Amino acid sequence: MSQYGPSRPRPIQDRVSIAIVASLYNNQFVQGLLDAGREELEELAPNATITVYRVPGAFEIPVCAELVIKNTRPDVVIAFGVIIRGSTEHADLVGASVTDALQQMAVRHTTPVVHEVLLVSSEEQAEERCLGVKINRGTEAAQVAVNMMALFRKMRASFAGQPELETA
Ligand SMILES: Nc1c(NC[C@H](O)[C@H](O)[C@H](O)CO)[nH]c(=O)[nH]c1=O
Ligand SMILES: CC(=O)[C@@H](O)COP(=O)(O)O
Repeated sequence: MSQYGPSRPRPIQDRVSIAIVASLYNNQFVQGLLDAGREELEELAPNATITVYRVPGAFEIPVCAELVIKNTRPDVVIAFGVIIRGSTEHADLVGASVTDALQQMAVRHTTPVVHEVLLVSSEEQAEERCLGVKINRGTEAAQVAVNMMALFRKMRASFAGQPELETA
């Protein structure tokens, strides 16, 4: 299992807005991502407003995230879902389309969208990634979200001609 992500970011104190879109399918695992993600966000972005939206399955995540971005302009969106391969190709098709839709959305809106919609082959793989303490993709998602908010804040300040923030 991949476990060499970037290091934990420093906490940010900004009053940022974070939207989490999480599916209900395989909720015993998605809930693990949500709980771990929230716990990490409370430490790394203590002044954040976090709003959670629940959708039926992973396939419904992008359309919900799009509506959220258009209407609330969050600083970051985190997508949580767990797709477990079955007997047909349905899971792979859902996984590929969600991945593509989330990336296109992020680029189109220049809003970071953290992709933690996991496509796995077994409940065991899901458990390792969603319910673990040492390694948890929900924790990693929160760290990526904070990293991206800090980076975008610096970049926006720099583009707006506030060089003193460039090295903040
Ligand atoms: N098999 C999984 C699904 N399937 C449901 C779809 O996401 C979708 O809700 C349905 O096709 C109706 O549009 N969803 C998951 O999140 N995880 C799965 O393993
Ligand atoms: C109904 C689904 O989305 C999914 O569980 C498909 O499973 P399978 O490929 O075994 O039909």
